[in-house]
Amino acid sequence: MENNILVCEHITMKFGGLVALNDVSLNVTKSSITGLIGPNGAGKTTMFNVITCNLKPTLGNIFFEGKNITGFKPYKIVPLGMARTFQNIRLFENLTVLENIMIGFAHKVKYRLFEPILKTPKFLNQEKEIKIKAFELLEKVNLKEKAYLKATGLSYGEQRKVEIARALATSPKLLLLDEPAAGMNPSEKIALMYFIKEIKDSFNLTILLIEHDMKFVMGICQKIYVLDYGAKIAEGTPEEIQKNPKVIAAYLGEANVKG
Ligand SMILES: Nc1ncnc2c1ncn2[C@@H]1O[C@H](COP(=O)(O)OP(=O)(O)OP(=O)(O)O)[C@@H](O)[C@H]1O
Repeated sequence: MENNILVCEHITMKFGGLVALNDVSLNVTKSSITGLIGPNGAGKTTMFNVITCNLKPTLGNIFFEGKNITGFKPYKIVPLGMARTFQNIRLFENLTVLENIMIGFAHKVKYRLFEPILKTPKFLNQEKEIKIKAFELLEKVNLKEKAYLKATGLSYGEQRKVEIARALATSPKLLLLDEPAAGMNPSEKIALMYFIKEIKDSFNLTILLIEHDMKFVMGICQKIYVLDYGAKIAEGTPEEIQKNPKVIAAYLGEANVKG
């Protein structure tokens, strides 16, 4: 138990009559990369929203580092050490890469309302400090040379990296990535896989990720949870999951629907 940074106990999430999550329990071991997979509409993003307190579960509890955070306000989650990225890249279009990263550091800034308007020395010093930190972070993730480019002018793979770097600016212990490889070409996916492994080690992270690309999930996760129609149908190592008849049936079902 104490080796789990995140414990989700019996989570049920209902939207009116729709049961998006039905009694789902999952644990995330410290320093691991854990995957959450399942066909479309299985409840994966809903689970992320519950974990990050964007949704209060109908039933069940979420423990982060042993602390029950169920029902916490979402803004209280980042300071505790949890950060996430979204399915669709959410960068500030008109800002540079550097400015996007600086926003990630903003929660650490303490100033009164009038200080940014008057540009007081205290405010300017804090801004300078943040700029230095943002540069350091960009250097660590090999994006320093892109600092002054508009974030949305970067390649898709690089935009993903910027989004992840912005999440890293909040000093998370647990990083949740919602479909990080979505929309990437095969070589970008391989680069992202290395990138995620690298930042996990250099930033002492634990990672929980949602991903549809099976090769990606199997290549990067130590443990995988599988949801289908809101229920947990399997958990185990990539090898165990690949062989699991329930998982195969769920994905075959999806292929049939799509086909
Ligand atoms: N705020 C909401 N209100 C009502 N229904 C919702 C809400 N959020 C999600 N749902 C429903 O809950 C179910 C699970 O959705 P969710 O987005 O969690 O699935 P998912 O596994 O992330 O799917 P995908 O892989 O397509 O992103 C779906 O039927 C969805 O329509």
